[in-house]
Amino acid sequence: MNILVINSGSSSLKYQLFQMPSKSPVCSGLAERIGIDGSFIKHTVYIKGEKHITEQTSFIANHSDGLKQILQLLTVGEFAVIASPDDIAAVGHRVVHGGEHFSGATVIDNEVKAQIKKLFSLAPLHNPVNYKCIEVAEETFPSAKQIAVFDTAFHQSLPAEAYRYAIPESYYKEHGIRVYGFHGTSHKYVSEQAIAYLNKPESKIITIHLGNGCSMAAIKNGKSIDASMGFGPLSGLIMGTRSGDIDPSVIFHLMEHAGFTLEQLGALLNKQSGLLGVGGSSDMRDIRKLLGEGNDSAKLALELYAYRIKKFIGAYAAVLNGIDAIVFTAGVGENDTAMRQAVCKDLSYLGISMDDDKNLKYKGEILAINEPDSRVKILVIPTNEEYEISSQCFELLKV
Ligand SMILES: Nc1ncnc2c1ncn2[C@@H]1O[C@H](COP(=O)(O)OP(=O)(O)O)[C@@H](O)[C@H]1O
Ligand SMILES: CC(=O)OP(=O)(O)O
Ligand SMILES: [Mg+2]
Repeated sequence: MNILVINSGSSSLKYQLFQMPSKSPVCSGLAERIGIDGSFIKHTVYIKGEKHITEQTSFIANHSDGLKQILQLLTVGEFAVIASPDDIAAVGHRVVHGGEHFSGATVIDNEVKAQIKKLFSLAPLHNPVNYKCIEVAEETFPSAKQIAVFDTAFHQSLPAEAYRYAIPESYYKEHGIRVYGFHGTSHKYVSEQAIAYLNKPESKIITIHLGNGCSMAAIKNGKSIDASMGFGPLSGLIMGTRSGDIDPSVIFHLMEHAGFTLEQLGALLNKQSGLLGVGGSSDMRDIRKLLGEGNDSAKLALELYAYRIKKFIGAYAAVLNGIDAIVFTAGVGENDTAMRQAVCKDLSYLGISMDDDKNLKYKGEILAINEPDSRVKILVIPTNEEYEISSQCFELLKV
């Protein structure tokens, strides 16, 4: 049985095809820099333990365009892996916002699609593209089951003290206003890897997912007990184009004194802020390049970004009453050694001390980069949301 997983993030589209029940990947790939200059697709096919990589560079205007190009690569040419659409038993979709409705993998029907649509305004960079990808997959693989795995599901274990906002209860009851938390599939996957690595099921772990969207979670004994993203994937850390935490008074001020409309405010905080707004690009690689050229805005963007992560480490150390490990993951967390160094600098009070040489040695496999006498393990763990989604889909299909 083959399960295709489609993971559409805000700046990228990742996919993997798995053969079940062995869970072995047949191919994987990603389309990056969607909607900005230099977009490309990297397609990797696994044949007898060997990787065959093809790269395709052509502008990808949006996620639906990217998915269509990917489906071409899967079905046509030297490294095609699907002979017929009927070869795909199920398509697993990452869907970012599931509200309080979904706590596990769910077969997509019209009702589920309506729920995903209802949450468009709460996750404007994600749910609309997730929805589009579901439609493209339904057209391409009409006989396959379409299954949604929600970013919010893993955080359904948050206690009320972490998920309720201090506004009247009616807003929670009638409007569902609460903390949902996001990137749950990634936080679940890397925290499970960390627990296995530490061999310590009763553990206190802080997971730091730094992609285009960025979030942190406090994980106690394998369960999420706090999350930095809130009602939508906008709060908490500084991200590629999102501001992260900002005093809501700024919104009132801009509406009242600068004539901002809701739409303009949404665009400002979701699409024009973060690394892009402060440093000039949403992509960390560009920010590093700008820094190398002596650009002061890029330097400030990096300082704000690292400082905010540090603040959440302190908060979660308090919430967990101690830390066994902190985990860096996702595009920036896995690849940007200087960011990991900046975050871990001057955290000796919390028992966090990094080995700067080990920090440079990460090569795509789980690695501890702390000093031997560091009380807290610092781990870099490659996330694999697609693997986690395929496993959840397979479990659902078995019942
Ligand atoms: N080698 C690298 N060095 C620094 N940053 C990197 C590197 N590779 C990828 N990134 C950054 O990772 C981010 C994208 O992360 P990713 O997890 O793929 O995002 P998403 O899934 O949210 O679209 C981008 O900011 C990109 O610049
Ligand atoms: C929830 C979220 O921000 O996702 P991504 O990082 O893929 O944009
Ligand atoms: Mg992502």
